[in-house]
Amino acid sequence: MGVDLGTGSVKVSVMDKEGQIISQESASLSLSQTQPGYSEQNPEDWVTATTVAIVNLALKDHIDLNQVEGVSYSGQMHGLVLLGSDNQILRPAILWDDTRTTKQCKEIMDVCGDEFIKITKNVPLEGFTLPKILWVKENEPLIYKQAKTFLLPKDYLRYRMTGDISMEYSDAAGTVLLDVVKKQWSQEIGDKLGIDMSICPKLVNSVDSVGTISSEYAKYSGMSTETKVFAGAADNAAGALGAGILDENKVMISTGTSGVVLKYENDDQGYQGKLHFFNHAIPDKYYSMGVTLAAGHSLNWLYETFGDGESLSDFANLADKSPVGAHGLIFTPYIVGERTPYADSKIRGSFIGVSSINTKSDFVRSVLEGVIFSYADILKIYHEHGKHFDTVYSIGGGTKSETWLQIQANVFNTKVKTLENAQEPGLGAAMIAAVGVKWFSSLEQCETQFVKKGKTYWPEPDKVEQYQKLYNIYAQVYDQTKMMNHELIDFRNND
Ligand SMILES: Nc1ncnc2c1ncn2[C@@H]1O[C@H](COP(=O)(O)OP(=O)(O)O)[C@@H](O)[C@H]1O
Ligand SMILES: O=C(CO)[C@@H](O)[C@H](O)COP(=O)(O)O
Repeated sequence: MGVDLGTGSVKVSVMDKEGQIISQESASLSLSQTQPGYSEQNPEDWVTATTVAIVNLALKDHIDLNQVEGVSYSGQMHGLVLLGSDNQILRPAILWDDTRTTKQCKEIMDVCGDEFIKITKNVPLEGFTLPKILWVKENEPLIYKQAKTFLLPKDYLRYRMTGDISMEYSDAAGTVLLDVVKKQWSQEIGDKLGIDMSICPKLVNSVDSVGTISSEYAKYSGMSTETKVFAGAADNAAGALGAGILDENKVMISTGTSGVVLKYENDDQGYQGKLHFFNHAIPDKYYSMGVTLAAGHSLNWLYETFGDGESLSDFANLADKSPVGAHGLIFTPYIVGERTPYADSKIRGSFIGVSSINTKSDFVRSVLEGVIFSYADILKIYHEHGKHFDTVYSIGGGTKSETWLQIQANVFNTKVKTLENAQEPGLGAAMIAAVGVKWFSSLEQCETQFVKKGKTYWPEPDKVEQYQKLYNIYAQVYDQTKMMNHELIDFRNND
């Protein structure tokens, strides 16, 4: 069983030894965004939603939960879950897309300097966990004082299913409190920032066994106490496993709530903070990535704001009624701030070129195109570092739109492949469980059995040329709108 704890939903997949999906169920999650820049979820909602999906596997799909040999996890990264002395939740989880910590990020660099990048292989960004810990320390000192430990989202969920408190490396790296190469918590950073390092949980590998389903959770969910539980991975590391990104020539693009451009890395060189650089689920391997904060979230926002009762699929398909360039409309997807390549929590999105000829279809198309242009910005960083690849593997909920996939091929001028299973992070999680229960001797061996390639989208030369022109215009929008957006902050905060 693979449990993928996303931001918008939890998806649970059950696989057999041949890598066939026997059944999948999901349950939705909602976000609490009470102020601009804030994004929180109640950790217990993750447990409830996961349990609803698992119970539906049994009741609706007639899965015999006693036959589940092993379970593992994929989880939205970076979210801070603070637990008190009885492992009770002290406050709502502060999520990866919460950008309230700009001040703390600056403090970290002021205090730690370049040594921070050497140790963590990253620069501190608002979404990462360490700045969130410092925010709580500064703004909610009474809560910070009560904190006995902190966890990341899927580690909290796993704790509630097993009783085990631990964190695995691919997610721990995203706290930016980990010495990525030494694979240990950085006492040096903790000391410099005045963090009591006893709040850091024990570290484990993705495929390590952390116990079995607890009797309490077995009673609650119908699962068996015989089912073995394995640590799991960050959703992007798990997605990379599920998409077969196990060598340096492949790039993965995930369009979920966020958008991620990810590359497998053999060595620990990193990108000096220009891209994120984390431990992979495969021991002693790494992956780099850049993040568009609002990818699927941009489409969802447009749909929720301007949709007219049609389904999300029908709404996305309106893009087909608009030509390349959406009748001169360009969208930048910075609607909750941005991470890569512009680490800027104050920037916001734009529609450039709005005209009285524009229709709803143009707006939908420009949102789809703008998200892909933001991925092209990240791919540019790889090209600047001399990294080459000939195929992009596309995953996540956004792959439900064929138009969105074809736009990727045309903007990147590279072939784009999908995979047969549309839920790669969940597949990656199931692969970890399959290796954990010893169906396979390694994740690489499991990949040959579990990962099944889907359709290929080829670049269309006439459209490639048009998109290059449009991208050159898109690439100017950030610099030209930055000051205006920063000046609009006070109005944004008005009720
Ligand atoms: N038919 C569709 N066409 C295009 N995008 C879609 C469609 N259905 C869902 N999506 C996008 O997929 C995203 C969810 O993808 P998913 O990988 O499940 O994300 P998460 O892991 O963040 O919950 C949504 O934000 C939505 O915009
Ligand atoms: O912050 C990041 C990665 O650094 C996000 O990619 C989260 O991991 C959440 O992802 P989705 O819910 O979009 O899958």
